[in-house]
Amino acid sequence: MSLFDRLRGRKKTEERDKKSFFGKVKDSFAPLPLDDDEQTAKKIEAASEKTPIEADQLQESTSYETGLTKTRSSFSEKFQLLMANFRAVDENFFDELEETLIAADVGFDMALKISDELQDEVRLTNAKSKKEVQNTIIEKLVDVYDRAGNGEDNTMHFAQTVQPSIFLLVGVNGVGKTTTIGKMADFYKKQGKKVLLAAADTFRAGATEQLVEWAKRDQVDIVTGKGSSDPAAVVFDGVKKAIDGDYDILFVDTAGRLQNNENLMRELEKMKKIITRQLPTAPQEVLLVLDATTGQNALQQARLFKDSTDVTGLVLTKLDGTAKGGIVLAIRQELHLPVKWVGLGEKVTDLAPFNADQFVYGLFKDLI
Ligand SMILES: Nc1nc2c(ncn2[C@@H]2O[C@H](COP(=O)(O)OP(=O)(O)OP(=O)(O)O)[C@@H](O)[C@H]2O)c(=O)[nH]1
Repeated sequence: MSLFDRLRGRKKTEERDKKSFFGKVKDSFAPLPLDDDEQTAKKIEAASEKTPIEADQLQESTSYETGLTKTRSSFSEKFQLLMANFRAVDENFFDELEETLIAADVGFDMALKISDELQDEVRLTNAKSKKEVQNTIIEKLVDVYDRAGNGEDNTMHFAQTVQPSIFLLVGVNGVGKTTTIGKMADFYKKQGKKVLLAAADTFRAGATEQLVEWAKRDQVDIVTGKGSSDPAAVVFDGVKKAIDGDYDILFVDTAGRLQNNENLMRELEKMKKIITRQLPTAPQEVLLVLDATTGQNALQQARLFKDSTDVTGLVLTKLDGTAKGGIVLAIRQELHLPVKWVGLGEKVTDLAPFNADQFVYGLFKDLI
């Protein structure tokens, strides 16, 4: 069954949920095969109360829905406009389609690739009517999106033995590193993990205080430096405390750095060495944080960071603030770096593990 069919299946389920359960229990995650709909509906109806997992899923689903509002309405608007002008499947139509995709920030190469593949597909399926062509476009986008993430491991990696897992967050100024750590610390604390933060952004005035605030809010411990201390010293103290205090996770907040600032990039390598000296298999994750509202700029940052340090995954923040969520598509396609988390707002709960199905569904929901 194609992803498109699964999405349609989910839409049908969602509509039925609204009618029959009034949101009492909403299985908004696993896309349901159409033939099993009725059987599954009975099972869901039998569950009289939400389990904590269902409640979490519901919350995550809602975050995606609201966080992607701008991107979704922009996508829908552009596609509706494209289809409103639809006369025939000709060269003009494909030119306009490419422009639409580029405007949604899926990237130039990607837009051409989708357009080329689509021309073949439309010929093959002999799609002529407006509806047929629109469905083929959506199906193709979903398909390309699915393929781009093929074999991608977007899970978080933890230490294999009993030792703290160390997650380092890097990225340019203001992308949302500190905020993301605050949200992630809360996420893992709620899972019962013992979490420690290290405020190694000693560069920006106020960065340490900002992280101290998050630590208070999340009720987790924090290691800070004194005055203008060396970030490496904070990292050292953090790792030591994490080992001695049997912490499960240590999050390291680093100063915003430009990928072409050699000193700061060297400093990052120094931090990694300090970690490795105490824990040879750490850090488990070096997460590059990117601001989705910067569009193609974010892609460029990712390219350069990837070349100069071992990035293990991406966090794409501020998806709620952009109409160009297509950037996720471009990043996955071009860099083969897994998007592990997405930031969908400023609240502590506005962070979700990246879920490709949820994301695609969020984009095309109104068009299916
Ligand atoms: N709307 C929205 N705002 C966000 C999100 N993530 C972070 N922000 C905001 O982005 C701004 C910058 O976030 P910080 O966490 O301070 O960024 P940083 O990367 O630590 O900044 P530097 O320490 O200067 O490098 C803050 O106002 C955050 O509230 C998000 O997912 N959505």
